[in-house]
Amino acid sequence: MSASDPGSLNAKEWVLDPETEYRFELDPGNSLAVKVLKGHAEVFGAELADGKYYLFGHECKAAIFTWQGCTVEMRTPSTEYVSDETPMHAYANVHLALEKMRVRALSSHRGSPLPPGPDQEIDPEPPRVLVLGPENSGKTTVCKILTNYATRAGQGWTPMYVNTDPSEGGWTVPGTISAVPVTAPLGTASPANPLGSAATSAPTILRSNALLPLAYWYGHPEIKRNPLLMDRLIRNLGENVMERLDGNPQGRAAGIIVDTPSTFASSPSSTSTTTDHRQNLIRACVDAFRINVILVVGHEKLNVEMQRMYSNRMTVVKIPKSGGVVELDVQYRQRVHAQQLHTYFYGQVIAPPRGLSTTAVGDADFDVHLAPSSSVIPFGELSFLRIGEKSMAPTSALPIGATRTVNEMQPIPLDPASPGSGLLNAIVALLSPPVHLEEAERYDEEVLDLPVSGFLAVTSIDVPTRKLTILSPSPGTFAGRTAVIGSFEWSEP
Ligand SMILES: Nc1ncnc2c1ncn2[C@@H]1O[C@H](COP(=O)(O)OP(=O)(O)OP(=O)(O)O)[C@@H](O)[C@H]1O
Repeated sequence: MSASDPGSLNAKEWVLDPETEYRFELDPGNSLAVKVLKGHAEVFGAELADGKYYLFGHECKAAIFTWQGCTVEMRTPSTEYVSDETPMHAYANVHLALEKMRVRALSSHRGSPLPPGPDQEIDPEPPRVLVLGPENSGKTTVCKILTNYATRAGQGWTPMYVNTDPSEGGWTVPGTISAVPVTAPLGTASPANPLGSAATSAPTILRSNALLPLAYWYGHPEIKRNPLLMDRLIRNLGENVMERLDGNPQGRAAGIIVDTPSTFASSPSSTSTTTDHRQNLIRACVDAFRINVILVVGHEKLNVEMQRMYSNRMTVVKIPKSGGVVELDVQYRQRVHAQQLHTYFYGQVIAPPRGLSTTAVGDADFDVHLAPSSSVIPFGELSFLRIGEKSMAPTSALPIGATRTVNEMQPIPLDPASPGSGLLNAIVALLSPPVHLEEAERYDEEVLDLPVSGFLAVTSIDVPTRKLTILSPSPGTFAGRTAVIGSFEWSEP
């Protein structure tokens, strides 16, 4: 590896040896532009095209890896270093094993002879992978690399990426769990879009890889707040995903990759209650997505636990953690949540670093301005609900003999006129309308099973005139719709 200054303002050339990666962290307000001058390079499995500038911003932390060696041009990096110790070989081996499963599953579906391999007599199954690991172990990065390698395999795979980490945001806003069939490699330009860009209200011509996620609203960043609700939402998401894949053999063969929250891994302070919740939620994922491969990222104790629980019916493999994964603190995660919410309504701009013009970068993905709509609606046009009590200790934490007056899954109507409604400046999820209209078919907890069609912010409440101001991605009517509050707040930038 070597670095030299080619003379132009702020630009540096790096020559990366094969199987090394250039790691960087951006400070607030900084951006980085990268261009591959020679050879091939990738960011978490997504290949960088030759001669094109890629921008990174909003405190992004990532790595540019090369298998064969390359020369890259950088502009204004913050923290930067090159490492020749990466777990990419191990990850590539996992990818190859998953690829074999895909090919065998598709061959079997088409009735073609199976490629050679053990277990010829077993009905081949596509890979349905659960990725587990503690906080900052690089789970999301592993999921992205495996998904990106699948989309680049040249077989037309569209693996289903499932995000069950509500603190992550994925393609929507934090507080959701979601799934999307991925058609092209997922980018890593900003932590506000950790899984690349989703479709927006901008004209589609502006977005090259706009994904339309299926999302359910949990409403909080932490799982411990309402594990029962989380369990139900995971099962709903799984049912919906499996239904979609059933009618699509090619999509089904591409398999599923499930990213999980770090609370699914044990922590030294785990009590038996949290262990129960954690194991129940892992079981919910295993059942819901018919998991047949568990990958444990760099955590021996969890690996042993998973081997004990699941190795009799599926493959459980421990994979190494990358030394490049950055420890993200609470303040950083809160800044990312605010940035994700802001990006959802207003889009996102990453300004090129000094010395580089916007036209030189020329990629609309880095320059998305959205115009949300602010509408004043009467109380009652939109029904608001909270799921469970405002602050909810787990049932197991209640004094012996005590019972709840409100259970964790109970939808509670909120009155915007009541000062304790919590609606002012709240982010709420607008639920999709129920599909069946027969009154007899309706049930109390129906709202828990409805996916989300968008998100709104309640920006003001005028009790005397009984009117609310609502910020929404596009204009429209909310009459007869239901919105569910969580614990995320909106603040105007
Ligand atoms: N090799 C690397 N070099 C530089 N940064 C990296 C590398 N791998 C991961 N990162 C960064 O480290 C941060 C944490 O990684 P990631 O989100 O994958 O971990 P996680 O285990 O999913 O996190 P969480 O604790 O939120 O579940 C991210 O900002 C990611 O982009």
